[in-house]
Amino acid sequence: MPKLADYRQVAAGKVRQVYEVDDDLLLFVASDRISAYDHVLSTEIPDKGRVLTAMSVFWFERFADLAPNHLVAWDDPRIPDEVRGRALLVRRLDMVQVECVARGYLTGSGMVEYRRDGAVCGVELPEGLVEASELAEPIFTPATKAEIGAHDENVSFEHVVAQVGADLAGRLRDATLAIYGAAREYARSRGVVLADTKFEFGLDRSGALVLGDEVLTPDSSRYWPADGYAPGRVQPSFDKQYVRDWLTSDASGWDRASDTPPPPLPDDVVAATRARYVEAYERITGLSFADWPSGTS
Ligand SMILES: CCOC(=O)Cn1cc(-c2ncnc(N)c2C#N)cn1
Repeated sequence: MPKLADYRQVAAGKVRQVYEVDDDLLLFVASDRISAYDHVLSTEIPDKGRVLTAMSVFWFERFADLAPNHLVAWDDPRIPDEVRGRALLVRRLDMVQVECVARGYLTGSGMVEYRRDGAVCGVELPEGLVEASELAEPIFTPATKAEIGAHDENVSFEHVVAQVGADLAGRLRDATLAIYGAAREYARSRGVVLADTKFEFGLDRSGALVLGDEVLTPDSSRYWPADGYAPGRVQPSFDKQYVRDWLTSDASGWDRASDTPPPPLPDDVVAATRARYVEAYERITGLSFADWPSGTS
């Protein structure tokens, strides 16, 4: 059994890393780290990496007919024991440098742009929309990937055409909206509003568009509880609300406006947050998280 140190790291995000296994295979690793208010917290959430990995596998398999994906294996002797259950063996792709975002609801940077322009990424929207309004149709709102710590920059579809050509831009948009549309409908039937999501695609040697990265997790998407959903206010995050509420409460002693790092999380907030990730997984998939692989270390 190989060790993680045997593999060269080729990419790192705030809470994820990508390692090289061989010419054709990469290891996509999700950590137990959690970020909030643009800070990666010093306290980890036990099993967060395994839950989000299990969620990606569920969605990859569910939508394999809608879009080919880069998943090769999640339980394989080439996956080191120390990351077993929170690492995916994936095939190497030529990644398209476009953050493919689909939005079914208006919030976050989309809401900021709408207030300024009445549009998001150049897509005109009707007047009178409010925070968390459901859009009549989901919209494709691409972004260019920012450096770690900075926000992605929303761009127009025309910008993507100029960057990758009209054919590929069209395929990115169509695939993004098709997968998001199917996922949000399914999630809604399980009591979760999938407000938006971000996909990354790559091209394989034959030029086929292949879904990469993690998919439809609470880190790549906004998960809201369906019960209690109401436009007109910021919706609670299904998974991160306990963390956000504690960090902004007097109890934490943290001042969000300062640039000081957030303090460690109390055990009860960690436990409640872990439970929310497990609940999201079990609600969406109908599977028991206890059955998902784990390392022995
Ligand atoms: C640490 C997180 O980094 C990223 O997700 C961005 N990234 C994607 C790749 C990649 N490169 C080739 N083939 C792939 N299948 C993938 C994937 N996924 C590298 N970095």
